[in-house]
Order: sequence, then C-alpha cells, then structure tokens
Amino acid sequence: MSSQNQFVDIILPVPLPRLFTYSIPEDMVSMVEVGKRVVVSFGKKKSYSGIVFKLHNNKPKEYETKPILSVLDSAPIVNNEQLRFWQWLADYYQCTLGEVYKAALPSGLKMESETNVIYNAEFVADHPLSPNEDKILDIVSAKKVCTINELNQLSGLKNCLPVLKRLLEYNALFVNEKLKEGFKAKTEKVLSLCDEYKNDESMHAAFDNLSRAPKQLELLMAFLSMCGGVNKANEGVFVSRQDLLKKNNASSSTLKELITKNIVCESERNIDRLDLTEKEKHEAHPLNEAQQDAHQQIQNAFATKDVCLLHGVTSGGKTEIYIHLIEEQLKKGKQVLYLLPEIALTTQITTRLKKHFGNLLGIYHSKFADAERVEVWNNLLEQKTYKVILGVRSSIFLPFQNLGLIVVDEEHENTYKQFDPAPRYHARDAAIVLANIFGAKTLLGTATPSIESYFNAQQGKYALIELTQRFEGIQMPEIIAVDTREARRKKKMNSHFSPVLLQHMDEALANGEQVILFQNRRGFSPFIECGQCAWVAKCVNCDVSMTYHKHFNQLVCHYCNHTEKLPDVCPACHSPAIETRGFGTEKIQEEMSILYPDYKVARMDLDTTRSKSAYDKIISKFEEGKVQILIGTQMISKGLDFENVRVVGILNADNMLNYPDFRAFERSFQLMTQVSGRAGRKHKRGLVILQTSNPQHPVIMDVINHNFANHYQGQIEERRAFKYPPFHRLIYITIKHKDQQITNQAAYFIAKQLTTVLGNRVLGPQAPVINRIQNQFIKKVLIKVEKKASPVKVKQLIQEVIFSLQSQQAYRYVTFQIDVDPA
Ligand SMILES: Nc1ncnc2c1ncn2[C@@H]1O[C@H](COP(=O)(O)OP(=O)(O)OP(=O)(O)O)[C@@H](O)[C@H]1O
Ligand SMILES: [Zn+2]
Repeated sequence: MSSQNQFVDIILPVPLPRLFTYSIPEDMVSMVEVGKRVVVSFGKKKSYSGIVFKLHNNKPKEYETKPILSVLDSAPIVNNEQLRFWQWLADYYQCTLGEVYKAALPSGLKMESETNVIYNAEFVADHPLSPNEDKILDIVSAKKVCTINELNQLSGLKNCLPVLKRLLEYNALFVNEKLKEGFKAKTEKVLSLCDEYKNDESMHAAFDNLSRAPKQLELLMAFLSMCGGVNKANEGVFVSRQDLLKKNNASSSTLKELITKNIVCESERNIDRLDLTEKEKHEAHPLNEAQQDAHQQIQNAFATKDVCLLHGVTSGGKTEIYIHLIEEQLKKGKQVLYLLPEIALTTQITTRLKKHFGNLLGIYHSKFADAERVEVWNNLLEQKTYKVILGVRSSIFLPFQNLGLIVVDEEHENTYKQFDPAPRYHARDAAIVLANIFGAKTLLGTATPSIESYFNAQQGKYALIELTQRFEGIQMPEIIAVDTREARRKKKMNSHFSPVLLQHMDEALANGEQVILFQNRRGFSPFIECGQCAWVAKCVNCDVSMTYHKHFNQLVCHYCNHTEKLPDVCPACHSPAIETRGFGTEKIQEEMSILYPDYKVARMDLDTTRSKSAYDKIISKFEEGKVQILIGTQMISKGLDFENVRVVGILNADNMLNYPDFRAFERSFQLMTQVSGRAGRKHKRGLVILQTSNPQHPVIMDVINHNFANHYQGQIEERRAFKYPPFHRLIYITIKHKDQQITNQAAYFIAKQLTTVLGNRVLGPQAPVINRIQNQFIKKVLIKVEKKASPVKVKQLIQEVIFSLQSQQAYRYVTFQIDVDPA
C-alpha cells in the first residue's frame, strides 16, 4: 500500500453542509493538489468543476466514492490562505464552503453543467486550435449560447471541461453572462514599420513611390509621427491601428494599401484591459501638519495593534494619508487592499490612486465584465503587475499572497454587508480576519465611525487616531435645521422645498457655485393612492406599495422588480383621482428643472447608474461644472470630493429617523453628517439646509453640532440596555414559505426549540416590516447571544433545529436564511 493519498474532499457549488469525497484515479495522483480545480460528477447527470480542499486516506463509510474525472489546472488557482479564510467565513456566517466558493470566484473560473457558454464573435485565434477545441467552438458558434451539458452531448466528448477551459483562456468563449457594454477585446491591432523599410534609403524610396498616392503618404507620415519619429519607428515601436485611423480621419482602405505594399506591418498585441491611459506617475502630496501627525500615530499604533481606526472629519484628507501608508507597504514589497463600500466611489479614488501607483493598481468590482475580473484574479495569482487592489466588498476574495495592509474606507457603511445570497458577510469584519491570516494590518477610516468600531477603539482593542481639522483649515459646514411642519402650516413650502433652501440655492447658483440635494428614495413617488377611496397600489408578489417611476410611466416594486402600468382610474372605485404621494429623486429632479430652468440638473441613483460608465459621466460632469444641481440617494452622501459645492440640502430627515431598526439613529447621523461633508470642502465654508418636522430631535442636534461624542454616548447606552451590538451578537433566522400558516408554524417551532436551550436570548417569531416578498411569507426569529458565547456552538444548535424541522414532511420546503451580525 503506497502512502499516497487516495481520496480528496472537493468544494462544490451545491448548498450541502459538508464536502464530498472522491477517489483519485491512479493516473491523476501526481496532478491533484489543494486549490486546483477538478471535474467531478455529482447527482444523476451533473458535472461540476470544484476546488480540491483536502487530500487524505479516509474512505467514507456512508457512500461509494466516485473518481475524479479530470484535473483542470496545472497550478492551484486558490491558495491556502484563501481556503483558511473561506473556512472562517463558512463557520462564522453559518453557511457552506460551497456557498463561499460561489461568491468568491468570478464566473469564468467556475463551471457546472448548467453554466451558459457564450460565443465571442470577435475572437481571432493566434495559433491553430486542436481538433477538440475546433469542435467545441463550432458548436457554440452555431448555437451562440449553450450549456455545458448540451456541449457534452453535442460534442460526443465525455467531458468537455478541459477543452472549454482552454477556450475560455483564449477568450474565444465567455461564461454565464452576456457581453457587457463597454467590453473591449483583449487584443488590439497594432502597426509597426516593416523590416525592409527600417533604413533611410528604403524609406526615401517609399516616399518617392507614394508621391502619387497623397492619402497613403499622409498616413505614413502620421504613422511615423505617432511612432515618435523615424528612429523610433526603426526600433520597432507599435502604434494602435484604431488610434492612427481615428486621429487622422483616415480610411482603412488607405491603410490596407500601406500594408499590402509591405511598408507597415499589422499584428495583434495583448493589452491590459484595465490599464487606463498611461499617465505620468506623481509623487504623493506632502502631508500637512495634522495629517503628518495622524500618519505618525498610525505607524506607531501598528507596532502594537493590528487594527487602527482613523476618525477624521469629512475632507480631513484621509485619502492622502492612505496613499502614504500604501507607498510604504509597496516599498516593503507588500500588497495592499483598498476597500470601498460602493462602486460610485471608485471613480474618483481610482483617478487619485492611478496618479501615484500607475499600473501597480488593479480595480475589481461587479460592474466589470466577468472576463475582466478573471484577469485581475490571474494577475494576482501569477504575481504579475498588481500590488494595490481597489475594490468593493467581493475583492476580499482575491488570491493575495503577501498582504501588508487593508484599508477599509468609510468603514461605517452598511453596504459592506452582503445581504443575499449567503455568505452574508460583513466585508469590514472579514477584512480584519483576512489581514490576520497574513499578519497584515487593517486601517479603518471614516468621519462617522460605526458604534461597534468606536467601541472597540474605546476598549483599546483598536488604536484610535483622530483628525479634527479639514484639510484646508476651512470650518465645518454650517447646518441649519428647517421646521417643515411649521413651514407647511404657514403655506410657505414650495412643493418639497423650504423658502430657506431655495433662497440659499438661488444665491449659490448666482455665484457660480453648486448644490447637492439628498433624498433617500429613488423613483418619482413611493406610492400612489386614490384620492377618493384611499386605495393604494400594491405589488402582487410582495406586501409593499409600488413606487411610481414617471420616466417609464410605470409602477415598480423595489423588492421583486415587478412592474405594472399606472392605472387610469382607481381599480377599486373607478374614480380618476389617482394621486402620487411622497417624493423620490426622480420627482425632485423634475421639480428642480422647472424651478431652475437656466441650470443643469443631474441625478445619481440606482436607476441612472445601471451601466458601467454612468457613474463616471455623472461625476465628471459635476466636477467640470457642466451640471450645477446634483440630486441623489445615499450614493452621493459620502466619499465624493467636489470643490465647488456650497449648499447641501437634506430634503427629508424624518423617514430615516423613523425607520424601525435599532440602527436607525446611528445610520441617520452617519448619512446626514456625511452628506453635509460634501459642502464647502475647498475655498469657502459650506452650508447645509436640513429639512425636518422635528428640529429638536437629539440626532439632528448632534448633526448640527458636529457632536459625534454625544451621539456615540447616547447610542452606546441604548445598546447596552437593550442587549444590542457591540454587547451582544445578533443572529437573524428568516423563515420563508409560500403558505402563511406553514411559515407561522415553522417559525413558532424554531423559536420554541431554540428557547429550550437559549432561554430569553431568543426573540420572536416576529413579522418583519414587509412580511411577504415574491410570494413568500416571512417570519423572523432573533437570537441575541453574549459576545463571549461560542458562535460554533450556536451554529450547531441552529443547524440541528432546522434539520429536525425539515425532516418533517410538511416543512420540507420551508427555506431558512441565517444572518449573523445583520446590518
Ligand atoms: N496633503 C495634501 N496635499 C494636497 N491636497 C490634499 C492633501 N490632503 C488632502 N488634500 C485634498 O483635500 C481634499 C479632501 O481630502 P480627502 O478627499 O482625502 O478627504 P477625506 O478625509 O477622505 O474626506 P471624506 O471623509 O469626506 O471622504 C481632496 O481634494 C484632497 O485632494
Ligand atoms: Zn414585489
């Protein structure tokens, strides 16, 4: 008996709690390695690519193992640190390794029977393809889209995944997604001077020859000038074909002549898709005194602490401090991950970081085509160029090798929490664990710390560094609360705008300054109502009112995207008195355009940023002053840096304060402080008009007084009194089923079972604010456990209870979601 491992545990993209064991065929023994992808069959007909998790010699007792079908990779695509991290995520957030695997890898690196394979019409092979590659490519090109299962059948190959994998690497095919807008081919056609003409004599001859073809001559001259002169052309520099034709307005037939005459040669060159235009690298800005001081404190703190919280006022210049810290890591040969909570923020920060880090900077987020994400993955895996990664939460899954620092910018943001599907992880908290695995440091930065992080800093678990001055020494903006109830009673409101707001807007705009208006609701109006019988349009699938979107003249459910036509008359009483109620960003935009016809108004929310380039366009128009009034949801509230914004209007503070959640006050303080922070960042003090029906509200007072300490004090006391984080850990169990009674019974059973062990740590079942979504009834059970309690034990208990319920026939199809540390 050899000592070689005969079995292997594979992570598969199936929602089963444990890993499956497969046997290793003799001829694959030397190829199987932890972190590589292998193809296995699972279930009746399905085959999947999975990740090798563990090699061993323990034959499973419960089932007969199947053999691995093939090994896809010559080297691991997931490293040991990642696998440790995955295991932690699965344990802590109570999900399976398969679910983590699904979230972690870009689609192009995962393949399963149902995966759609899509033909890339732009593909040109640069070497002859193998017969099997040809075969697969022909099938896909004929069908345009087909699943891997179909490919196996149609090709007659027993297992086409290895062939498919190569075709994906050539970019001949794509997986699982349509060709997204803005996708550039990986290769670019380039031109260079042909060898025969790389001397003066033949070049002269060429000029003579072309004297009767002025267009060709002109193009040749343009080509040489784009090369940087004849000498450079002789050295063999490349010029982009597209650039040459575009810049000179030349036709491809003219170029073709030069190519046929063998003066200019055409070839394909790999280009880095994420490589922005080559800009000169800039030195980082020197830090001012306060920044230097904070920077020094951070460095000192890192000598003894792993996590540092930088609490710095808006426009304090935190980003510049990060840049200096990143530079120091690069000098030590370390990698850095810079996390942002929202794609909207990557635009400006990318520009700032590119200037310093050039091609060392890689960017990773979901608006990128999958192929681009695969490229970033491989770049890190092969340790090619990227040393700094800027990304949103999913970038914690990238294959880092020697992380030195993770920056979590706007650490307080709840968009760091993944809500659906599992793993329901918090990227900030997971980042700290990831940093630990590498022995790296984590820097949390924000102007409005989360209660949890500030508490950790107070307890000495994190170091705390405060930056209290705005970069240019400008005062924090003046915040004026306007009592909208009062104004309404006196009939002074102009639609949703108070006279104070309009007056200050008038002044700022007349001065050539800009305005930001914040309203945390998209669409035109959050509900429509019959003026006669009070009928409200509700979603057929969910227990919510439908939002009216005027641009599409449609009612849209923001929970399931169900749409309906706006009815002409009330479906209940047939009165035509259908009225819109409340207001969203779309309505604000319309009214602003009417009130200020001479100024340009733009809007940034989920509806206007569906495409990849939309953020860039809106932000740069505002930066360049082509837009004077910018309206937006929380997307515009933080992190953005505009010079010329004098007035910020918060149109309705009430609905955030009244939201039924224990974090409502915390979030309201953060949102209002952050959006206020967009005003008066440079040159001149800003002004914020805060519209509310309750100007004396303690949260509003804290915002007006820029008093974080007081806000924190109030919140932490409540959290302690009512057993909320950071004192207790919350776990939500969401129970869903299409039948209301079954949902209720299941929830009651779960709560009761848990209570027998956990006692009064269990609350509920309770109906959430929206108790039906997509035709599923919803109940929640809340568990509050002491911070010291072992999450693994609680997890086991929950799993057992759920299992015992699901093994009863009537409850087999009840679904459960477990959310640890809900945001
Ligand atoms: N040392 C410096 N030299 C030159 N300009 C600086 C320096 N520090 C900051 N700035 C400029 O000041 C402005 C505000 O800085 P930054 O955007 O880093 O603030 P921030 O603390 O990240 O704010 P927020 O929390 O609102 O995002 C930026 O335009 C930035 O370029
Ligand atoms: Zn719905």
